[in-house]
Amino acid sequence: MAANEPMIEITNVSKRFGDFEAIKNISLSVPAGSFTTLLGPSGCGKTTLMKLIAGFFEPDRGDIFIEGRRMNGLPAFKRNTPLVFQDYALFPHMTVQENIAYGLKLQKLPRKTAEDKITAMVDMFGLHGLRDRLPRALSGGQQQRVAFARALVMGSNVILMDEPLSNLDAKMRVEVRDELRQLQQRLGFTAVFVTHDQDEALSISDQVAVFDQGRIVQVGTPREIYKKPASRFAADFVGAANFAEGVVKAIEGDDLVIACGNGIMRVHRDGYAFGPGERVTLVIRPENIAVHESASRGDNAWSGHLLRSSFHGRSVRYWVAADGRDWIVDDAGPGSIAGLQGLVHMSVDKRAVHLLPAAGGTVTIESGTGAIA
Ligand SMILES: Nc1ncnc2c1ncn2[C@@H]1O[C@H](COP(=O)(O)OP(=O)(O)OP(=O)(O)O)[C@@H](O)[C@H]1O
Repeated sequence: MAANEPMIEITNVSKRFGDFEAIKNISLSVPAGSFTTLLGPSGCGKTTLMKLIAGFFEPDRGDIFIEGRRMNGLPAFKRNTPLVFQDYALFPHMTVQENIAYGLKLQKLPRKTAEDKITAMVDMFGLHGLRDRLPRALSGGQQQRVAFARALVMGSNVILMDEPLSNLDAKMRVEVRDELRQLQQRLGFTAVFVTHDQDEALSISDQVAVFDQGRIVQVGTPREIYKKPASRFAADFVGAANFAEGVVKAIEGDDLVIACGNGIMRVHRDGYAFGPGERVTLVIRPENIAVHESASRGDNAWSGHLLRSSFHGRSVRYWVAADGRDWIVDDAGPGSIAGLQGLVHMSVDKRAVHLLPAAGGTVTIESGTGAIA
């Protein structure tokens, strides 16, 4: 396989269950050695796409290529694409050692080679002392490690993972996800990962595909997805966002001058193709709005009434009523405005405002022009 060839290429794939179209003409390229995440709400088709890649389902239309080979019609056990599930799916009557060894039996390796591979997995996942235990005598985190070991021992170039961390508690979930990412980068396998947790998707991935109702609505790096969401759905699903309607009044140098509420917003053009007279939706992440006790002058500044606040340890979230809407503001400052109340003032940098067409469509940003810091 050529170095820049994708490990997995999905082209125009559709899948129906009776009258219901679960996957609607999806195309996705998964680069070799990447960590690609399918992100979307429950029921949007993430698991179905994973099962199509793994060979548990056949597409009604379209093709799936792995390492350049067309997979259509090839049964799951011939694809070498192990799938790690949320519920681990360990064999309950087999020990840790037997669970890890299971897939190797099919490879009919010399005994010593197989044992060395199992020991390498036991070392890698810290499963010493647990080799002879049955799954029911393991914690959730330990069972998940065995499930990863069982998938990785096969030496596959591709590992598929369907919400593998969902049954772990919050702290363990973050620990295992960081370990998993390090492992993937060290071993260099291609990972396809499913989650509905945006924080998990952003932190672990090279590439995120955002799903909505059987369609992929955006594919990009975590930064692109977060900073330049292609639609209101993507903006909303990938994190908290403020939306405001505006009309482009003029283009001045590198800025779009936008009438918004009672004020003017200057937004860096950044490759947006909007022109005067067009209606736009401004998308502003809560952490990009600064709050002040005294009013700032000029554009990109507005004032409102503080409704309430909540303390989150690393930041304080404020809800502020201004221009007929409630704004969400996350302030991670050193706490100098902990006693903020009454009239408050907000401002935003012109590069921290993202624009979408007001009609609810999607935006295409010319590549190479958007400064995504
Ligand atoms: N075998 C099946 N028969 C009929 N409908 C199915 C089948 N598998 C999935 N579906 C339907 O297809 C849609 C997509 O399901 P899928 O499991 O792929 O979603 P998902 O995004 O993985 O959701 P979740 O995050 O809840 O697991 C759902 O509406 C589901 O009910």
